Amino acid sequence: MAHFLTRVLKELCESFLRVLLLLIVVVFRSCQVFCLRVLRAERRKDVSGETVLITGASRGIGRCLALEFAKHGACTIILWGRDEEKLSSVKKEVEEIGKTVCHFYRCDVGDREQVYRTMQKVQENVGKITILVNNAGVVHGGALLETKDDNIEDTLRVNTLSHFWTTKSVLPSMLSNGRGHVVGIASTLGLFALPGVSDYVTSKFSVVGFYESLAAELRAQGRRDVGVTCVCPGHTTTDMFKDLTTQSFSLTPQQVAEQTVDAVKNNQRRVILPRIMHFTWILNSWLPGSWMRTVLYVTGAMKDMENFCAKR
Ligand SMILES: NC(=O)C1=CN([C@@H]2O[C@H](COP(=O)(O)OP(=O)(O)OC[C@H]3O[C@@H](n4cnc5c(N)ncnc54)[C@H](OP(=O)(O)O)[C@@H]3O)[C@@H](O)[C@H]2O)C=CC1
Ligand SMILES: CC1=C(/C=C/C(C)=C/C=C/C(C)=C/C=O)C(C)(C)CCC1
Repeated sequence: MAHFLTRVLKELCESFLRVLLLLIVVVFRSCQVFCLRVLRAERRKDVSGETVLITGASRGIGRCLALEFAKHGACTIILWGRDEEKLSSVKKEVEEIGKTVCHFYRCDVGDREQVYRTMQKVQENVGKITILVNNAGVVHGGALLETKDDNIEDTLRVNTLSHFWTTKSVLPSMLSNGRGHVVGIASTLGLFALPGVSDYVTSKFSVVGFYESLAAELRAQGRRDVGVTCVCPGHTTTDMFKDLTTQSFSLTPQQVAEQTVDAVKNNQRRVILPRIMHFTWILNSWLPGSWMRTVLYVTGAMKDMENFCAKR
């Protein structure tokens, strides 16, 4: 009994100290972000002369990203996807906005050779890419033991490996021109897990790791001329998670697109949306696992994902 009480007391003290430290970090970080915003206001990147390639641009967040870059005056936009009819209609929408020239290419980003071939074609026909947005993604869903091996491989190929192939194709020209930006659309499920989508969660944790590594490599080489942004949105109202019952704190694809373009202009390293999700990340990485589990049960998030998987 005494042993148990000592353990509980120790855990409580530890949690209290962590929360205290956390508050200090939050205050310090807020001041830092405020100062950086003020300083960066002068140095916001102008995207008007840029050639932007967006994967998964036939619908959802990718489509909104294309329209948002066009609104900000991007000079050329290249759309990638597999559904040519939808890509062609997004191309029309983009060109209606103004002066942006838009092209689309059919490419399955889960196929490495196709990515390399299509990227070569794009660079020969259109020119060098200055902003790459890795957005394409899939979700299959299901408990680990019920998930088909093929689906697991597909998720990792489309959601994670594709970022390697596209980035390896455009980085050399970005480095030699001394100008470029690589953006990855990850997810809050790259910061904490919900049950029933282990392949998706794994792919998104890996994507977050990929952008951390890319930024670290570029920093180590002293290359501040090539920016890196990793965006972690929470549930967004597109086709992908339409069976998820939760609508609390859901984002629209338009909001994700606006925040992403803003982050590119500010050269922001990581974006977590909506802002409340910063707390889930802090909870998950700083406090004992039971805290996060409690939040998930209390908010009903755990049940939402179970319902989503049951419908698939
Ligand atoms: N919806 C959400 O709640 C959230 C989504 N995200 C992430 O945002 C990104 C966009 O998702 P969202 O817009 O919601 O999803 P949608 O399902 O609406 O769109 C997915 C896009 O990816 C493309 N795509 C899928 N597989 C491939 C493939 N093999 N090759 C090429 N393109 C492919 C699709 O194009 P086509 O069918 O033409 O091939 C489509 O344009 C994804 O990475 C997703 O993981 C992140 C957080 C939350
Ligand atoms: C954890 C958590 C929540 C739910 C989060 C959910 C349900 C996220 C879903 C993300 C998805 C589907 C990402 C796709 O890539 C709430 C209720 C906002 C409250 C705060 C804690």
